[in-house]
Amino acid sequence: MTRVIDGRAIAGAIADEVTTDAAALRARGVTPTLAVVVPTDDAATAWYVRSIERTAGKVGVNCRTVTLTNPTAAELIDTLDELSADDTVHGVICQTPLPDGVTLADVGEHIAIGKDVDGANPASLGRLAIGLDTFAPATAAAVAEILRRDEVSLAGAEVVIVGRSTVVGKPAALLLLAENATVTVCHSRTRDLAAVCGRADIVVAAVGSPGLVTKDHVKTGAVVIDVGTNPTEDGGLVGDVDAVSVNGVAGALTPVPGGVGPVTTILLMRHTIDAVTHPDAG
Ligand SMILES: NC(=O)C1=CN([C@@H]2O[C@H](COP(=O)(O)OP(=O)(O)OC[C@H]3O[C@@H](n4cnc5c(N)ncnc54)[C@H](OP(=O)(O)O)[C@@H]3O)[C@@H](O)[C@H]2O)C=CC1
Ligand SMILES: Nc1nc(=O)c2c([nH]1)NC[C@@H]1CN(c3ccc(C(=O)N[C@@H](CCC(=O)O)C(=O)O)cc3)C=[N+]21
Repeated sequence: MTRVIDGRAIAGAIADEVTTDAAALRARGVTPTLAVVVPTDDAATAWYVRSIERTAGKVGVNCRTVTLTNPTAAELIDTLDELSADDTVHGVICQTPLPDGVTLADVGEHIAIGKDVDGANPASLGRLAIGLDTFAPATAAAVAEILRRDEVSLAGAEVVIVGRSTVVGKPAALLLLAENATVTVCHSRTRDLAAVCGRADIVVAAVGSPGLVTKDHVKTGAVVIDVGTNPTEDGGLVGDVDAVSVNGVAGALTPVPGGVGPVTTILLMRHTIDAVTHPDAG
């Protein structure tokens, strides 16, 4: 039987730590504050923002949601510049998708490195690549944190990441490389994905394709981390891993929902607290 890695339980343990740290800051007169900039009325974004607000409320982080209606690139950038300069704001995240014609790199440059709790500034990714103290995108950080808390050994392990996006695949590769894993990154042009994944001790699926990873991609006993969050027609959510297919083959699997997602959201809070105590991470 494949062991299910309980992301909600891991998120709960992190939440306890964050709650303690947030209370200590409040006792010192500091209200840890995360600003969430919402530049579109995308439904999935709205759900994620509500989830951030709810999690922030539980752990004692103040959440300031800034909703912009059809902003131009210049307006969005002005907002990020203001929040970056605002001493009462410790973390800033700009939600994607962005308005047409605006890229994450364009706006990310305007989030101060020390407040860049979702690693959107291109310089944050560069710092990650060369091993400087910086915030990784919360989802990539969640992948590494789940493996760490589940005590999966990384040194020398073969890790195959499917997906090379700036938000998940690439930063996850950098984080796991820093933990001394041997990392392979696959993408849509990879020849024989099943053979490459089949070598891995750890498979990370971050594609956006429901059920792409099956038992044909998984070595017996491998740990499988499913980052995918694909909406289904009936309003549910499925991952990139076919959980039925890999059951009994994978040694352990993160479920969707209840795996990487909840850990992502609480790590935004962890990063916000860390941004207070290490304001000069940049
Ligand atoms: N739980 C969470 O917190 C989060 C979950 N997600 C979810 O993770 C998934 C990935 O998101 P994201 O990284 O933003 O997605 P992107 O669409 O930006 O990237 C997808 C990657 O998958 C690769 N890919 C596509 N098809 C295949 C294929 N058939 N075989 C191998 N590789 C393929 C693409 O390759 P190429 O580069 O060649 O196009 C690309 O590198 C989505 O389901 C998303 O919803 C995302 C962010 C946060
Ligand atoms: N720059 C950027 N950073 C992101 O972190 C980012 C993004 N862009 N774009 C959108 C995706 C999506 N995302 C999710 C986070 C948590 C859950 C989550 O907690 N999901 C619950 C399920 C909820 C349900 O059942 O509907 C779970 O997996 O258990 C889902 C999705 C972050 N994203």
